[in-house]
Amino acid sequence: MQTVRVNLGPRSYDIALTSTDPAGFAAFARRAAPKAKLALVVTDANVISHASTVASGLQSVGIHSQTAVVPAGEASKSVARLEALYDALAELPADRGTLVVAVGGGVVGDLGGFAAATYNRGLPLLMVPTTLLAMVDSSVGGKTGVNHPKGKNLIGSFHQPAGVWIDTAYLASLPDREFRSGLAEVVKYGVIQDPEFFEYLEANAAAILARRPDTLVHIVARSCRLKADVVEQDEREETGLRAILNYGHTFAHGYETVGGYGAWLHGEAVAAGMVGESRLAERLGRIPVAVTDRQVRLLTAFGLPIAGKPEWATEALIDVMRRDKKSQAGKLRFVLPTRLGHVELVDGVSEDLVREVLRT
Ligand SMILES: O=C(O)C(=O)C[C@@H](O)[C@H](O)[C@H](O)COP(=O)(O)O
Repeated sequence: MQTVRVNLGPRSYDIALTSTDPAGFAAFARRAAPKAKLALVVTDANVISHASTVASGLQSVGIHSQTAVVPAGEASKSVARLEALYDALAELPADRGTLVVAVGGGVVGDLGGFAAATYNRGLPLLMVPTTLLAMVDSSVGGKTGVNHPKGKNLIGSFHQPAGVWIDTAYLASLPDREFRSGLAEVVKYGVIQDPEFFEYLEANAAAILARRPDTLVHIVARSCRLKADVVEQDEREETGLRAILNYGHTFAHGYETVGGYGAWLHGEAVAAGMVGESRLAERLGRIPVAVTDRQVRLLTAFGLPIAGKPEWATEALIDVMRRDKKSQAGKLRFVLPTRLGHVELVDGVSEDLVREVLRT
């Protein structure tokens, strides 16, 4: 087992990473939440069997649990599903020590995490990600929330988990499309922080797609470390540093909102978003075309889209972008590469330039 520590003072926690020790979960949960007696396990219909293994592990260390199941898919990241979780917590009944355990992908983690952040003004949260995207991104760093019809993640809060338990063996049975979607966020870390990691992904694309266990452990561990490094320095996205994790996401949130939640998986939207934002950087003279080309090649090798769908109206996409959480007074801000492995937050990018990129 490997551990990635996220150092956040009193909110510090461990990300435990294993591919061979599923039984280690129970002791990890007990260490992460020493006083918990009761838990609500939140999961989706696709991973109920993983959730029941988790519930047995909790029981073995004296934590009795109930399970709330939401339909799989982005549409579950809604206020209506959140209310149902509040009902389940009230039914338990939950007190301040009750643990919320999110077993699933990004949707379950964000939704369950936001219920944990807000019920009783905050419950301890354990993340058990079962998708690549949740392992490398959404379960780490404390962003929780639900969508609004006008924009992705518009309702949310920061709530750090007490621990993250990653068993990469789950990835063996992950549907292909979900697996590829997670790779978009992995590629993102290479572009924004670590050119050597980007080269590793280029050189090992076939082994990654074949889901070779050692490569999976490496890419998950490296991604978690890179994300933790950013979160440790700017936990609540206040200094602008954490915003670098949003590379590709301004376009992506447009695609997801205009396309309808669920038309594309989040990572698919991020892949096309990274290419769009890289093209913006090119047009602003910040990077040579070769930087975009390498991303296009790698994302294509991973079977990911590199542009939005033509039927998604440019003006509707821009309207969503204006509501992006990075925008200030309606002015668009983007995270743009300056070279492979480095990005910057850029203010006041003209809407006409964005229109030009969206139309190419
Ligand atoms: O953790 C972060 O910070 C990120 O921005 C990571 C993103 O990959 C993730 O999709 C995040 O949930 C997006 O946050 P948002 O603030 O743009 O809604």
